[in-house]
Amino acid sequence: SSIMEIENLTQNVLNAHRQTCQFRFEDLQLLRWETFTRNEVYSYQRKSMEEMWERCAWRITDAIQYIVEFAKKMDGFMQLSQNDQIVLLKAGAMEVLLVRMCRAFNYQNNTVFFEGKYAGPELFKSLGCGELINNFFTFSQNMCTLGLLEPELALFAALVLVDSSRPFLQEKDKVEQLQKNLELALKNLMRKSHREGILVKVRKTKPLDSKLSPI
Ligand SMILES: COc1ccc2c(c1)CCN(C(=O)Cc1cc(=O)[nH]o1)[C@H]2C(=O)Nc1ccc(C(C)(C)C)c(F)c1
Repeated sequence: SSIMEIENLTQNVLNAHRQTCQFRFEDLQLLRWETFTRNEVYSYQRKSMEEMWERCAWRITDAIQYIVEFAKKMDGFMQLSQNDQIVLLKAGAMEVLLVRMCRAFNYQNNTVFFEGKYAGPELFKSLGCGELINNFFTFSQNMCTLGLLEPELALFAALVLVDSSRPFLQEKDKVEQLQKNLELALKNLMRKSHREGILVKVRKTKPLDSKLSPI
């Protein structure tokens, strides 16, 4: 593909991300030191497992809808067969959400934005899945150490979704072509910002192996 095509694809993915990222990065940053008080944490910890799961599942379901909208706005995604669009979203939407959530994560005090303030892992105790929660916080920490800028995160999220190695794809070669163009777009972006050095780290951190994503 020509450099023009790659530049256009880059702009398209950045716009798709901006229009569907649910929270502006600046707004999340303004709140990053607004943590829940001890009493607020206790009241969350006293909630029943059902109520806590209900609230988290609803939030996650809502957030995944924004990721579906992100995919639909991405050039090339809607040109894939409907089967393959569904295969990629089913396999990748939760991984894209986890990648995106690092924007709402404060690695300095290990808290994540939840219902208006920033919460540590202890707030989610009543869910009864400490291992999963700890893995979520560890993954968010690791994502933050990559130090990806908003545009790089947008292209990285697009690459998490457009993964030609997903099982059950019908038109693998079409997905591969889009994936290669997105890879060129990310490399091109990093080269222009003289940050191609971190691509080595980015390549190694495959977002999550399947046992972690709850869906
Ligand atoms: C894409 O990145 C994010 C980041 C955070 C949130 C969302 C999306 C979805 C809305 N949301 C809310 O809290 C909704 C709200 C905002 C507000 O002012 N009042 O309510 C957050 C969210 O859901 N955070 C959360 C953090 C941990 C978990 C785990 C249980 C996985 C740890 C989780 F399920 C959700």
